[in-house]
Amino acid sequence: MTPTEIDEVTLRRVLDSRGNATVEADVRTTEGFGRASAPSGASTGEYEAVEISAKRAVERGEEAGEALVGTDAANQRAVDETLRDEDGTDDFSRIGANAAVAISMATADSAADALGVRLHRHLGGAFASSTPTPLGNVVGGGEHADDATDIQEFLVAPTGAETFEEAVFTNAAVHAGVKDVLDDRGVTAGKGDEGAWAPSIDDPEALEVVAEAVDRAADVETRIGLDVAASELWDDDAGAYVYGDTTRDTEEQVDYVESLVREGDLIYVEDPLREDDFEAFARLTERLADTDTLVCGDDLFVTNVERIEHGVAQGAANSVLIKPNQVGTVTGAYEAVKTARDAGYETVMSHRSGETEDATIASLSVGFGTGLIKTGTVGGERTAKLNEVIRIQRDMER
Ligand SMILES: C=C(OP(=O)(O)O)C(=O)O
Ligand SMILES: [Mg+2]
Repeated sequence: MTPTEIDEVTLRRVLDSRGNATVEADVRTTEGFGRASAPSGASTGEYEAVEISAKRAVERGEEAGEALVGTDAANQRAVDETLRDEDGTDDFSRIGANAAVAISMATADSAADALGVRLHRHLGGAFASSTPTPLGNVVGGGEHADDATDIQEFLVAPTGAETFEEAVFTNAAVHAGVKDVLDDRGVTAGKGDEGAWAPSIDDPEALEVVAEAVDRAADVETRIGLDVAASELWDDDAGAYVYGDTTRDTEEQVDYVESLVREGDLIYVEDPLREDDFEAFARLTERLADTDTLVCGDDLFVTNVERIEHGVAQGAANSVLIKPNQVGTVTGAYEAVKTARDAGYETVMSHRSGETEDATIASLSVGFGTGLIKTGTVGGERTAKLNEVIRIQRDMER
């Protein structure tokens, strides 16, 4: 009997940060215990693996978990293949990507526990040694807040920080700085789903506010980024991106995003175009080839190897967002990172707008060596991940 042999897989419904039900999995091995829960998106990509109701995911996930009893939790590929076989579809629509990702991540956690190593070491090995740059959203709207900006996320990345810890505290200071700038302008704001301020202002003013907050509050070089989440702005009938009263056709959208990047010296722009438009993605990427801007695909790639390969072949984007629940397994997330990296694309590990206190993506980011992690700035379900990377960083320094 090995210490990592799986004895039992149990699932339950728990709350996520929006107050919705999500799935938590426990995996018990001969000598280990692991737990993980599934996040949930609001601006989900059309080609993501499918989330089903938490109640059904618990039932079907537990049935699938029975097939894992007796297998080796340290053999992540075999575990994830069994989950795929038990599901029997190509998008996890039977057992649910929510059940699959919770079981897959809890299995990795249980193996690490049984082996007596930290999760990032179990996944990344002895040479996993770098921590990511945190991309934190400080203003947001779109699908994450009503009556706020059209662009979904205004992010900051402390590119001049020497440590992850310094970067995280810089992002938090800028988040507080945004509130000060809004107060000075007499603008009130609540918070959106991910803890970013959600003022009722337009996108150009939001960029101005964030730039002013960076000037005031950041002690190290801090650059601005955006998640346009453009599929949510696209209107099929209009054949254009709709921003309130303004519409932009695809060429105008490429011009607009290019101007935002150049005027704001942006370090990052995610989903600047809709999820099917690889060609326009490639045009924008080419137009920005003289900058250091990361053009990132989220809904475009959905953490899917075939879609990443298709994008790489066309020169669409130069970085890939990695959301484990978009693909449903730890192995799938790893393969997406590997495919991106082999093509010279940067990788960004990411939370979802609906989250729990689960911090697994912190360990996946360090273990897989993603250059960035996008997981918010404040709020317990966001700081759970940030604080875990701080702990990992401090352990590495010992
Ligand atoms: C985190 C995001 O939002 P959601 O989880 O709603 O897809 C995103 O679009 O990058
Ligand atoms: Mg996105």
